[in-house]
Amino acid sequence: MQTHDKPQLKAEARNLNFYYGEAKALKNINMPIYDKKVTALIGPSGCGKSTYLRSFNRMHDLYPGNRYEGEIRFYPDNTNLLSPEVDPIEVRMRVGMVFQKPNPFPKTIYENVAYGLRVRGESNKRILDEKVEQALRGAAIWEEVKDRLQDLAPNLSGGQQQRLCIARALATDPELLLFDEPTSALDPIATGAIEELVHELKKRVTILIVTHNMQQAARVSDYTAYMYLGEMIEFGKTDEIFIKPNDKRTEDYITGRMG
Ligand SMILES: Nc1ncnc2c1ncn2[C@@H]1O[C@H](COP(=O)(O)OP(=O)(O)OP(=O)(O)O)[C@@H](O)[C@H]1O
Repeated sequence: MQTHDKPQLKAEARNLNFYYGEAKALKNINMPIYDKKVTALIGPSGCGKSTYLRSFNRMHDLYPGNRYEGEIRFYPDNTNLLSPEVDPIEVRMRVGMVFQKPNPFPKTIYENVAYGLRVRGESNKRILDEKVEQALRGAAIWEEVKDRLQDLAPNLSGGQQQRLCIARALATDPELLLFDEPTSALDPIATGAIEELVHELKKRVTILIVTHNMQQAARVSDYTAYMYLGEMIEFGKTDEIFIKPNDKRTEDYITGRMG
């Protein structure tokens, strides 16, 4: 029996609604996230891409007045990430986030990467050293920083800082990585390095990435979801969405007639 082509579910939004106070920003979203695949979220400004992305690591819990309805199921344990019984800190260990602008802490390179491990209670220096190296290697920045781990992270270049932030997210062995326009502040060379890294990372982690760049979505993703006004309009394999979208709104957006 051939099963290797059939993608496994890593997560799944079920009837997901989200409110900023009275304002409804996500409207009944249902969508699969496949394991060890890259899924791109595209759509015009303000359609809810970041709001959706941030639901996966419970970022919205940090602000009062925000409210979720529905579920985000996480597999294989079938946990509802949005359940009040689920600790958001634990969720953020399993679901890492990389932001638009590199945001290293004003600490050393080493301490940036060790941060999540320390939060988790790890204090054994040998284990920390090993995990920090592993994460920096995983983010393709080890060779550049191995001799300056005690330097301050904000002194790195923008592209290096972004790879350091990826290393920081990788250190706790997340199962899902969220990228919110990770290359929009970077030059084409640093952008290429991050795209290559995304390609490498999907061998071991599932990736959800917001991008405004259609070429980037086409280059890096296996699946693409098109959002509009808080709704999930279309989801499918990236080549199918780009070559033959089912919905006229998706077509208008990717051909540049809208947005
Ligand atoms: N903190 C907030 N409080 C209230 N409304 C918000 C907040 N953040 C976003 N919104 C609103 O929610 C909607 C979705 O915004 P969101 O940032 O998710 O869109 P987006 O698709 O990521 O946009 P962009 O591509 O411009 O980043 C918008 O109408 C926005 O104004």
